Amino acid sequence: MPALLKVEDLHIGFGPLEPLSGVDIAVDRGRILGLVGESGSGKSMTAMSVMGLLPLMGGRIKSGRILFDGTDLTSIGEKAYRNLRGGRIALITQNPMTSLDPVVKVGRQIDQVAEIHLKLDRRAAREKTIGLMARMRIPSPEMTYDLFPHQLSGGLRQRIVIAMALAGDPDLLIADEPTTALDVTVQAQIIALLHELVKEKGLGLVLITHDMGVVAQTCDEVAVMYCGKVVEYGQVDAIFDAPRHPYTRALIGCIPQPGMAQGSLAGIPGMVPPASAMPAGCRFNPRCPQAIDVCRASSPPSVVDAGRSVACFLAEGASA
Ligand SMILES: Nc1ncnc2c1ncn2[C@@H]1O[C@H](COP(=O)(O)OP(=O)(O)OP(=O)(O)O)[C@@H](O)[C@H]1O
Repeated sequence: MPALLKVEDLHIGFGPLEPLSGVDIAVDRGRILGLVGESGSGKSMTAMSVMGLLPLMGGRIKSGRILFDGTDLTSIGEKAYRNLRGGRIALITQNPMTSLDPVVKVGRQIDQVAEIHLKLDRRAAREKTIGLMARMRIPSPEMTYDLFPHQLSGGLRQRIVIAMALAGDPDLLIADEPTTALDVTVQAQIIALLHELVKEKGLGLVLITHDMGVVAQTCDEVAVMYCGKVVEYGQVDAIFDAPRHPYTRALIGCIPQPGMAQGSLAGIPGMVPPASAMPAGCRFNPRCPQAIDVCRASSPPSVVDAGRSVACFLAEGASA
């Protein structure tokens, strides 16, 4: 069976800019891939690419492949994409209000996904919706079905959005910072629920997050992104036990603490540069405490070894 999702050497363009320059990730059924990195590292662009939404934003795929269950999505066209989106591939975004229609009852919004993608009639769709709402541990599903989004708390709205994502019986879920807007207790509940759903239904999940703590607790594999590239990839346990890239080490070293500014890396000064000002050589070199001459001169290749990969001249096993 082919991998559920395999992105190979993906390069995308926005005019002359290249916000993704060589992204390789894979996720399988029943597995959770964490996509992690600071703001601007290319996590959302990777999600938009897989969802086929780049053209809407003014971007395009320059090269590489996005294999979904063996089919290369970079060449399927918008019509085929419309069937996949919300059906076999579903996206959960950070702010539930962008996914919900404020003037339609939440239950109907879930129904509509099942009606469109599974061709269920209204009655069967309602039954599925109530079941999904109960599965999402939404209290009194029959009553909540008739409410409008503004009548629900943020946490309940996000559960409705996840139920909507599940209503088309997806194989792959992409969750882009699904809990950032919620308070910490609710965040933990939603992440635990996503984890349960993946393991129970055998879905693949790409979980985009800033938070290495969430990755450690929830994910099976992790792809660490910096400046539009995956700098380290592999199984979570192996990477947390022995991170090979200095950027991964920095991220693990600053698992967010209460009160810390979002997006800042304790101990590593500076910010992710914009796509218009990429440094020469390794893109992390201006912030890397260990950079040597070769890091400023050339871009490190990704070295694959026993199921993990790292792009750093200084990593064990890598050569200049
Ligand atoms: N609409 C756009 N047009 C052109 N470039 C963009 C656009 N949106 C983002 N970018 C650029 O693409 C790069 C990657 O951004 P992206 O939003 O994917 O990062 P991210 O890791 O998801 O960050 P965040 O955690 O803030 O969502 C950045 O250099 C950003 O400036």
